[in-house]
Amino acid sequence: MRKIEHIGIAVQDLEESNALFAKLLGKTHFKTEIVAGEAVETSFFQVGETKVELLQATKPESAIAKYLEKKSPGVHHIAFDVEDILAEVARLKDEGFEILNETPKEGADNKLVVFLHPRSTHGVLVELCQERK
Ligand SMILES: CC[C@@H](C(=O)O)C(=O)SCCNC(=O)CCNC(=O)[C@H](O)C(C)(C)COP(=O)(O)OP(=O)(O)OC[C@H]1O[C@@H](n2cnc3c(N)ncnc32)[C@H](O)[C@@H]1OP(=O)(O)O
Ligand SMILES: [Co+2]
Repeated sequence: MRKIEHIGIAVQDLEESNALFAKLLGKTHFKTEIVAGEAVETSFFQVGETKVELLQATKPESAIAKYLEKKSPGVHHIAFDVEDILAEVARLKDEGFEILNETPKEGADNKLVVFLHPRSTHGVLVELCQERK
């Protein structure tokens, strides 16, 4: 794992959260994107080498909507940048981590992504991200 690619934050209202994080970070988001497969709309802020990813659900069955049914808005996952996502999945599986999707799926910002179940990572939802070639 090379660096923290982004920190994912679950929000109820993307527009309101964009304004709040713009004030907090002193800059505006550089893009928004709908990721239909995850039923989310995202926005990204660059912070040094890493990013803040705000996530609003677009459907009730979205993982973000389900999360916000039980918990308050806040940090939802940590995403690590990896060079070879399949090699990293094989390594982490061997180490006993629970992989949620062994086949990488389409993420935001031109990435392939894999998630690890938080019950195997001391309660932290972990995302692996590889730049799409
Ligand atoms: C924009 C695309 C992409 C990117 O490119 O960056 C994204 O970031 S998409 C982000 C949204 N997508 C996902 O989160 C996909 C992966 N998540 C899942 O598959 C599910 O959310 C889950 C983690 C398997 C949980 O789903 P489910 O089992 O249906 O929910 P429960 O409410 O029953 O929770 C079970 C258990 O897990 C705990 N939990 C749930 N979410 C989180 C979380 N984000 N962080 C920590 N813990 C989490 C939940 O509290 C339950 O725990 P117990 O009560 O102790 O059983
Ligand atoms: Co993410």
